[in-house]
Amino acid sequence: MSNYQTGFGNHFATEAVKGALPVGRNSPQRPAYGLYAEQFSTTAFTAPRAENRRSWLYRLRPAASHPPFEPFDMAPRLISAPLHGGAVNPNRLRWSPLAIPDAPTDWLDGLTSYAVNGDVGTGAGIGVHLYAANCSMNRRAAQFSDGELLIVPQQGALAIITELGRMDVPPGHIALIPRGMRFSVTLDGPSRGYVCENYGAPFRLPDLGPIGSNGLANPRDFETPVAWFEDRDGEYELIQKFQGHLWRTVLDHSPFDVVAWHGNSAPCRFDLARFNTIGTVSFDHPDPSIFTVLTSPSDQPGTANCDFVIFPPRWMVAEDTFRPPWFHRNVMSEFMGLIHGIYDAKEGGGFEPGGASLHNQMNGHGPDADSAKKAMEAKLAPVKLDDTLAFMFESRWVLRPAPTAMSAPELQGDYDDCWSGFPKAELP
Ligand SMILES: O=C(O)Cc1cc(O)ccc1O
Ligand SMILES: [Fe+2]
Repeated sequence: MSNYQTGFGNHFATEAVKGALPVGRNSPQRPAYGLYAEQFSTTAFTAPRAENRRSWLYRLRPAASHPPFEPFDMAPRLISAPLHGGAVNPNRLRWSPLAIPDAPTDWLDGLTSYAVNGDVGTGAGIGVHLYAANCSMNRRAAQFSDGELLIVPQQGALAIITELGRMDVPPGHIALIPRGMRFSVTLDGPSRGYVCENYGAPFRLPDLGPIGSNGLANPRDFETPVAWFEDRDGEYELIQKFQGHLWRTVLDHSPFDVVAWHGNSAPCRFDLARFNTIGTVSFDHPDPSIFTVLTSPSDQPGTANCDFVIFPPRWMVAEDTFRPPWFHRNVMSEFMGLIHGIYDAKEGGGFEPGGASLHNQMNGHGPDADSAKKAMEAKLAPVKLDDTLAFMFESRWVLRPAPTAMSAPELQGDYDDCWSGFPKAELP
């Protein structure tokens, strides 16, 4: 059981040992107990105050204390943008869920890239990875220097140890790990889920505009761990993802040795059941932007590097309306996953919990033929959509499918068929 402080992006202060956190200053000449003060910055020092993120860590040894990193070959399953070579496939793509592996596979080993966009070198775009794993990371930590991680478990509760504390993240919750923070993932059984590696600006809560001062994901429902540390010597493997490649070093102590910290660059978790879902009470299906949990803006206002959008259980009450997602072609590219249940645009099957789909820029998609028929014939009473939780990583740049995803046995060769057999409109 872990303990949390609440609020999104708050300036937290926490100490696991009384007196470890300096008061009124960041870097005293001699911090208490001989701890080392270290600043952890995930925005530029000079970023505007409202966007500025940094924390101060007080630890047993500085993070700098490690031997050189050596190249570590886990490729080609985990890749980064830019992807060189080959044409980008404009087709609608869908994958069946990954099987849980038979061989011992931890969370890091179990990652497989599905699609990437942008460029790790310029800090724009995202990498979308799925994981399927069956054992805990054992004296092994990861550090993703290329981006912040948004982790979406689908099966199996994750216990994530980070430098700033521990979080329990069961399916239905999400976790955010700041760029470059060291962490390790413990499983409680076979586990599967999705990861958005955000190369761009850190995720933040979207503006609410005319919705007002409450609604969607409310800040106080984000939970950040209190300080937790282990004083453990002995070998500890550290794998770093840096500019698209993996690197390995071995520490002679646990990296989770931060005794106290304060600041606003910190991991957090959020229970998606706490999302205050807003929808129409009159007619028409609103744009799914009303379901945005978190957004990573790009330099073009209103045009996200990545929006994280969910489709949670909700009442459908619209009158004289085609209620499921409409047919559409979108300038933004859409990667979707399903945490549980049935998605109302894919009642014909094929989009399963743990599966994934990719609908790239300007390519037509929407309800499959079965969903469309059902929706057009339905008698429109208020209906509760229960047992459903889909999500979307939506990005302004085309998502290039990873070569491994294009050759994976999970790729469904017949996806286009779900949009075939529509009866033609008959003009008078
Ligand atoms: O394609 C999808 O299923 C996601 C989606 C849902 C919706 O309600 C409206 C637009 C949209 O892209
Ligand atoms: Fe869509």
